Amino acid sequence: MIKIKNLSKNYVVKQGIIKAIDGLNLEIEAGEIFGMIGPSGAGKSTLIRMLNLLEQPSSGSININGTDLTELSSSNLRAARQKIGMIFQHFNLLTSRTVLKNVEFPLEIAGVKKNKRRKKAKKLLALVGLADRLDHYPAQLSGGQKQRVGIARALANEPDVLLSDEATSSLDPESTKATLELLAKIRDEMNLTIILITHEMEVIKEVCDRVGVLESGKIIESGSILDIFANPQKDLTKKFISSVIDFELPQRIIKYLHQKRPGKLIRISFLGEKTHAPYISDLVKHYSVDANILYGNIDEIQAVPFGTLILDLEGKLTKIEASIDYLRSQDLRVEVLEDV
Ligand SMILES: Nc1ncnc2c1ncn2[C@@H]1O[C@H](COP(=O)(O)OP(=O)(O)OP(=O)(O)O)[C@@H](O)[C@H]1O
Repeated sequence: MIKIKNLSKNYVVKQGIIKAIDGLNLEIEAGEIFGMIGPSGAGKSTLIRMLNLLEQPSSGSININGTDLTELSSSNLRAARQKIGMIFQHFNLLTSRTVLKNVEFPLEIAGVKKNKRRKKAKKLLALVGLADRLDHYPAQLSGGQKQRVGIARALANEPDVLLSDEATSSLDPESTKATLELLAKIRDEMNLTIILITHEMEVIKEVCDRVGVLESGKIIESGSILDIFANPQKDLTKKFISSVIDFELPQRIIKYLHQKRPGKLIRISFLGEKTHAPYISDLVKHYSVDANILYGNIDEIQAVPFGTLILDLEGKLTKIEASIDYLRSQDLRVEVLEDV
């Protein structure tokens, strides 16, 4: 388990002090894939560099499996760092070494004997699907393959934690998907805890269990992927979500809202099995309310259906209100859009 308490990082510059990370608290369970998303300058890189103490915090603590990294002597910190793997946006492979020798590198540093490290590196390269590329050089590989070498190298010392710093940001969508699938597979097989930093919500949606939204060095919102997608609170979170699913109201509907008309316009968000239930026919049958579907979409978040429906409800106001209460009683999220 990772426990981050009151973590801050200040950079002193000519113009004053930049609070890159500002009193951040976070707990991440073992075996979890935690995504941290934020705009440029939010503090993502600073945070991830502090998690293995490549960057010294100004204050606060980082506790991994019971050990506070900020209190370790430099030799103990070196040992602790071996249990924290890291992968990077630009892969950071050694260009003059073969794929096999790149993966052997951290084992060499850890003093592992040649036969043993060779065997281990081959096993890891088989795990990431590169058993046939051992003698290739990084320049002979695609971006996705380079990142797989990076992942194999990061796993060499059998880490408990894997830090991913924008690891898919330089990859095309197909390689991104394959890399994320690989991360999920190694998490399952090795019970790794993965902290994944990104500015792309698609990445979070694809693979993370939970997400934290970072803005100006603070986590402004966090929760399970399904909760955050179904019920985002902050504007920044909504903005990230709308980059992957239709979250904002279409212009056509905003115009419609400005026209005077009877009835109420509502937005229903569905999650999981609820997408299959016959709620609309219930409104018509039991509440004598007409439901005109103006807009709808169904997406999937990690194989769970997630949908939005915008309905124009017409009928007696008391009946409309009762029908909204009914929908809410079914654990659906219902927003009345009248004042949008
Ligand atoms: N070494 C440094 N010296 C001074 N200021 C820094 C330093 N590193 C980062 N900063 C500042 O700290 C803030 C957070 O930067 P950081 O690189 O962590 O953000 P980020 O979320 O990773 O951004 P990006 O997505 O653009 O990489 C920014 O205002 C940045 O200018």
